[in-house]
Amino acid sequence: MTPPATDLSADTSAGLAPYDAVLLFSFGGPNGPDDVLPFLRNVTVGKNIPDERLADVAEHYHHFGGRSPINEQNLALRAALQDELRRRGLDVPVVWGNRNWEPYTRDALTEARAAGARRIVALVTSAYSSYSGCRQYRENLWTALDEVATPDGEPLVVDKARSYFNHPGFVQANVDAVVEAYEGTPADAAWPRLVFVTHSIPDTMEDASRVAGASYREQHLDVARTVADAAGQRLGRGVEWDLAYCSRSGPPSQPWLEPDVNDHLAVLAAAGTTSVVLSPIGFVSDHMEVAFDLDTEALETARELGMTAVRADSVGVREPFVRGLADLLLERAAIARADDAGLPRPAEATVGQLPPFRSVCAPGCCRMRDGVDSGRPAACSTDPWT
Ligand SMILES: CC1=C(CCC(=O)O)c2cc3nc(cc4[nH]c(cc5[nH]c(cc1n2)c(C)c5CCC(=O)O)c(CCC(=O)O)c4C)C(CCC(=O)O)=C3C
Ligand SMILES: [Fe+2]
Repeated sequence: MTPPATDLSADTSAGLAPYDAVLLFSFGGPNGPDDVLPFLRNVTVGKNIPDERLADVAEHYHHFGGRSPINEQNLALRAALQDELRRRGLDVPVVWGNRNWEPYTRDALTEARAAGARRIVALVTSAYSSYSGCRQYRENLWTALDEVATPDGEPLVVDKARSYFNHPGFVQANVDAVVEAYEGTPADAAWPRLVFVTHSIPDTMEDASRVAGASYREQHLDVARTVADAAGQRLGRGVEWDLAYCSRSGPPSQPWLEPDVNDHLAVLAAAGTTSVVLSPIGFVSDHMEVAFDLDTEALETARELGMTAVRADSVGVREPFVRGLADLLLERAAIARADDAGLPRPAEATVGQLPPFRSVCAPGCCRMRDGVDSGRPAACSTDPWT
């Protein structure tokens, strides 16, 4: 007699089936000075971003030779993930594609298709959900799927792994990075305050992100609490923490999540704080937002305020993160098998107080604004049109 197949994740022999490729799905960034303007045009098409802000951001890129570090970071992540999967005997190609720059999503899907893939699992390089980290990727995927030639008439199917902000691997890698930053703080500095930093989003996008129990901001607060508690335990001394934001764009009249990290450092300094650790929990690698907004701007602000400031690493290719992504992909495959067979889904690994984010998006998931339908269909959803 066969036992009821409730724990499909225990069936390791099934591996990543039904998936035969992994799409590492990212933002993209310029590779040289000539790429900067066309890249920014891609990012901001249809967006209400003032010209002045765009000129500023172009300068940030030119400050680094017109080249974003994000592409080599994604190549490193792709290699690390491919290695981790092979170590587990999972021999599927990991292809890399971006929303806003080469290689584009359609290039990656075409590559996977040429390698024989029919059903692909997408891993977005955004850990938290909101329009920017969930739906906008799914809209891009819908368009890209339309552009991939399917000569044999067999459609290519792409599923998405859930937003992994509260997956144990992502959280563990952040705890390790924070502990190392505390240990790297000069011995004569005061015990640092921990300032978590993420990308600001418009308040309207924040409101519309509250689709599966917790908003973008609340997801960060949950992760921040878990990371600060675990780091405090490892360090043998409690840490006080806050959540601040960077990289605001949009017109000044439009409210975005606050406080800005620079303003927040000034408030902390005025209240007597002399030492901080900055932890970029909102970002998975040290790309331009981190290299400029934190390492250039916020660290300079701290210096001007007379504070000691150490920036913790983002998760990058840290081992617990890469291992966690492989676990997440196996879990997603087990979910797909359960869904296909009409069986109960396996348990999903989380830490903190929030449930796992959804693996298949529901209608209305992560819109840009509540109640406003973009009119653009999005892949990986029970209803692509809403
Ligand atoms: C939540 C979030 C993340 C974090 C999650 C994640 O990591 O994905 C993120 C990441 C990134 N944002 C990036 C770059 C940019 N984001 C912009 C604009 C915007 N981002 C937004 C949100 C987010 N963005 C929003 C609401 C806008 C306004 C316009 C819009 O609604 O889309 C602009 C336009 C100019 C400006 O206004 O700054 C640029 C150039 C890069 C690449 C960096 C590199 O090149 O290394 C990365 C990884
Ligand atoms: Fe979503």
